[in-house]
Amino acid sequence: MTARILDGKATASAIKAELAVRVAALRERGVVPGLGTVLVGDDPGSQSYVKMKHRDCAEVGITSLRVDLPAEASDADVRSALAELNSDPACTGYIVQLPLPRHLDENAMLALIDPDKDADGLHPLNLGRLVLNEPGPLPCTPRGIVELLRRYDVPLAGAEVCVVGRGVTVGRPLGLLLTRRSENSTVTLCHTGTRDLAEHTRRADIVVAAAGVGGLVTADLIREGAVVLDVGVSRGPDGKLAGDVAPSAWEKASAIAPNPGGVGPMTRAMLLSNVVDRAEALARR
Ligand SMILES: Nc1nc2c(c(=O)[nH]1)N[C@@H](CN(C=O)c1ccc(C(=O)N[C@@H](CCC(=O)O)C(=O)O)cc1)CN2
Repeated sequence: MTARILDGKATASAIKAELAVRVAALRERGVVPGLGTVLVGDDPGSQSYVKMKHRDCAEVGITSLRVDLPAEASDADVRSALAELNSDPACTGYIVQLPLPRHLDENAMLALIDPDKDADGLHPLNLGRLVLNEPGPLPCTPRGIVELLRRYDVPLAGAEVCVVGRGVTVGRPLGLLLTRRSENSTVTLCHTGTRDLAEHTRRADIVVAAAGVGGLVTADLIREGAVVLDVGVSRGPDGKLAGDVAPSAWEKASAIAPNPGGVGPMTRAMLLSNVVDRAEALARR
């Protein structure tokens, strides 16, 4: 079977064009959306993601503010950067790029973001809103996955979805998002402690591989005709980046979101969407 490609890069480009129109309308009304990023340390992946996020902002007309701190930045240094962005009117939304260096408490830092400026939907109040099914910014990767599937008309209602990975940015919130009445999927959330992974993935219409374990999802884990999204990234012993889906799985899938070129660009497009949604809410006040 030749898998259809769920092209996240092209889809993100289309979304950015839609957002550019909305940003222009906001600017005409005197509201300038501004995205802030806080990057601590010199992890090459994080540096590259942050750079791409600012490039995206420029493409759609969102102002960007960049705060880069050294790897040895103290808890107080990060707190003070967050306090500045919380009070800066030019910043309508911001993110703390994850992961943070190990000496910093990620959850404590996310809780310091003004929930109204939480462009990643990772503040505990906004994650609580997701649990309670109340409106609020949604975590970017889960929102991007649902948007990509919708734009390719992949049916979600009644679908069996197996999510592999229980992280806070992808797996956990994705399960919540897909089980809302508006999506109506049935979700199985698997992780490194799952006894028989294949037993779960083989039942699924859609498999989301987000464990960060290179090549974890092989052909024997996939039901013929399933839709497969490769989300996880890890670095192999050879230093090369690898996705979670082994090349063999492509032969079984009816559609696949590749990595790179699938969910990653959608994550960035949904970050911009969260910023624009918030700026529009500000303009309505
Ligand atoms: N604060 C956050 N930190 C992290 C998040 C997040 O949503 N918020 N998610 C990931 C990383 N991530 C966003 O920051 C991210 C991952 C991948 C991409 C992307 O565009 N990938 C491209 C390849 C890019 C390349 O050439 O290297 C692709 O898949 O095609 C963007 C953002 C962890 N941290």
